[in-house]
Amino acid sequence: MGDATGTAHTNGVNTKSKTLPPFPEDIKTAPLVTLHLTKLLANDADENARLFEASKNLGFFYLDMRGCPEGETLLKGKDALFETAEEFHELPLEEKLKCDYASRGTYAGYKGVGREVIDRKGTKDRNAIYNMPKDDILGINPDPYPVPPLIEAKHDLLEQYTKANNVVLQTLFTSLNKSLQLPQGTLNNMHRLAESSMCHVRFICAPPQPPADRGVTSLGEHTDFGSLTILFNRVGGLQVQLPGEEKEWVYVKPVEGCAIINLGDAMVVFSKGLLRSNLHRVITPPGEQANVTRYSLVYFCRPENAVVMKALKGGILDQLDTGAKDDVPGESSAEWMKRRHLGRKLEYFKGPETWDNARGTEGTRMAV
Ligand SMILES: O=C(O)CCC(=O)C(=O)O
Ligand SMILES: [Fe+2]
Repeated sequence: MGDATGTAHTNGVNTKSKTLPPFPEDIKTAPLVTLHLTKLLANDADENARLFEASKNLGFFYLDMRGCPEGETLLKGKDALFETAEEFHELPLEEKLKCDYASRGTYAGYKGVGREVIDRKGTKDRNAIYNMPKDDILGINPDPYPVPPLIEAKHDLLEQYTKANNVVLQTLFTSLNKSLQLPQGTLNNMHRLAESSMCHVRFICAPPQPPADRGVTSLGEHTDFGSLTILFNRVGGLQVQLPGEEKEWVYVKPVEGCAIINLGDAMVVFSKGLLRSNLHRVITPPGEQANVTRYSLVYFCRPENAVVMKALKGGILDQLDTGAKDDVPGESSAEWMKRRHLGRKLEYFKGPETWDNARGTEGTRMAV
């Protein structure tokens, strides 16, 4: 038992220091389709159509990164950053607390276990997070947040990883733009790498919970705040709520070579609810995986700060009548992200009203 070091688990994922126990075979998992980056890069018509369907139906899919240099670069960066994530989270708490910037009203930096709430009642989370803004990594922020030496030493890796994610993201935006029949470049031009935005890399670390707390939620149900999320998992724990009356929660199985990609609030707002941003959460990893510390690596893509969060015009969206007024000013992307990030931080949470005010598109399905 314990941390499962050595070769006992032949099906598990190998990490630098250990082999993680395998994801159990006998549990229900979410029916994510697998798309291929190689095909999307080649502008394959069937693959574009499959991406559009996946984005409307569940809003979650696997993207197989293998078989093309763009994807292989991302996978290499991912492996290296999992090691960095482990090294960072293994630092003494006082080192990590030096980069807790919550009191400055930012999502950037370290958040210790229990420093965010996961529901309206104010239940505390069970994971630690380190967020690195894209603008800081690329030197666009004139006043970047200080980082520990360990992270400073990985600057080039973080920069390459950010750029590798951007290649994938732009490919997805190009494909979705085509399917929505929007004027060429509409979505891409709202997500330019060199413009200020709240895109960021995140290292998540969820320690194993005491036996009495197995099954507990470590990251509460939410929709992602931005446009697209590129997530890598090595063990289970992530769950999505299946669309339908039963509101059933099922695990997402990590798949070798594939990222888990999901759409966030911005895509729902832009598309009048045609595209789906699905509820998800993280609970105790299944089976023996409950005994290990769970790390995950996320790249969150958000619209540029100045973009207004409202429905786009053009293409097939013009045929969708939601009855919504289109002269509503709409929050800027920067305001939307800040409101959603801060509303769950312990420093700002004052009760159920704070939670409600920090909501995004959860539960909305505007176009259908
Ligand atoms: O750790 C995971 O698998 C998912 C994390 C997540 O949903 C988030 O950080 O928004
Ligand atoms: Fe999420």
